[in-house]
Amino acid sequence: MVNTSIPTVDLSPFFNERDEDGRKKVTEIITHACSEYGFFQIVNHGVPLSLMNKALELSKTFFEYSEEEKLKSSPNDGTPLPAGYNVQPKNSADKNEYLLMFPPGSNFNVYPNDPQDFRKVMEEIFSHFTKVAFLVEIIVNDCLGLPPKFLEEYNNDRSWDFMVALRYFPATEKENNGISEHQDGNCITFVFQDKEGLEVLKNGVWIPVLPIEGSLIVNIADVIQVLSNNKFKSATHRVVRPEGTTRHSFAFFNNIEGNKWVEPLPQFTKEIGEPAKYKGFFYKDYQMLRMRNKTHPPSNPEDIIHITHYAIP
Ligand SMILES: O=C(O)CCC(=O)C(=O)O
Ligand SMILES: [Fe+2]
Repeated sequence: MVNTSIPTVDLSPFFNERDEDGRKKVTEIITHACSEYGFFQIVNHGVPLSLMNKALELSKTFFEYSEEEKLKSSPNDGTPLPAGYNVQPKNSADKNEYLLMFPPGSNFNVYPNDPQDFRKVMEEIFSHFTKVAFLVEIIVNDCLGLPPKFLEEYNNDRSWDFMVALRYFPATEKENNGISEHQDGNCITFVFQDKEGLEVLKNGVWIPVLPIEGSLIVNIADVIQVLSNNKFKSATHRVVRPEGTTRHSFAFFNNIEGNKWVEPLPQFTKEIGEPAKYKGFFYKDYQMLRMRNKTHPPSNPEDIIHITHYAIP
């Protein structure tokens, strides 16, 4: 039988020191999920439900403002990613608008003044996501059998993390693409959505990820796939817009710093007699190429840069 949902794991054993068995079980489920899907959902992760709901509510209020009002929060020039309010370029196949934020305190951030508390709530949820990402990274480190603290020490600079509040326009009769199929370029992504739309590709079948109240969807991304030499998957996913209604979501991207060198680790290559499946690269070069996909969407989909750009045939 085809499994039609992605695994859901309860992280509470990680908040209860005595529950070692529970932690072991979680680690097993996540190892399986990361090798099979690259996706899973987590519950009891420590982000308060009330804060998630508040963030969604404020983002809905903001996106309902006039174009003129929203454009007041347009990004400044010269930022590594466009922090602030953006609409996808007209010729993009992706049909959404979004507000992008770097970590609280970053000089790049551009917040709207209204609605009230917008900045405070976004900074609060950002800080929560940073903590959950730290925990998930420890678990993934363990799942990969890496030396304790390996990923923590490698990914030790939080300045390239970012979060996006998204609004998707209702699907039309002719087309319903919200975000075309892609893999995320960073390390680990979290998503939560107010209604369905996110789909994950597994064995050629698109599996819808249905919203579970309070859960976070976790997505293994390209950096982990490269480090693990494809042991863990950076899953292909997309967003299909529902009809007759807007869809809102948040995506948080735990990301390494741009000067980090990314290549398959010896534990997954030399030490086990496997050839490396990727050449090494500086993360900032990859992020720049991916950014160009967004700002200047190529008319030929084959020209979109993916991690396969660095693959060794
Ligand atoms: O909106 C979503 O559910 C997912 C967004 C996403 O995949 C992305 O921003 O990379
Ligand atoms: Fe994504």
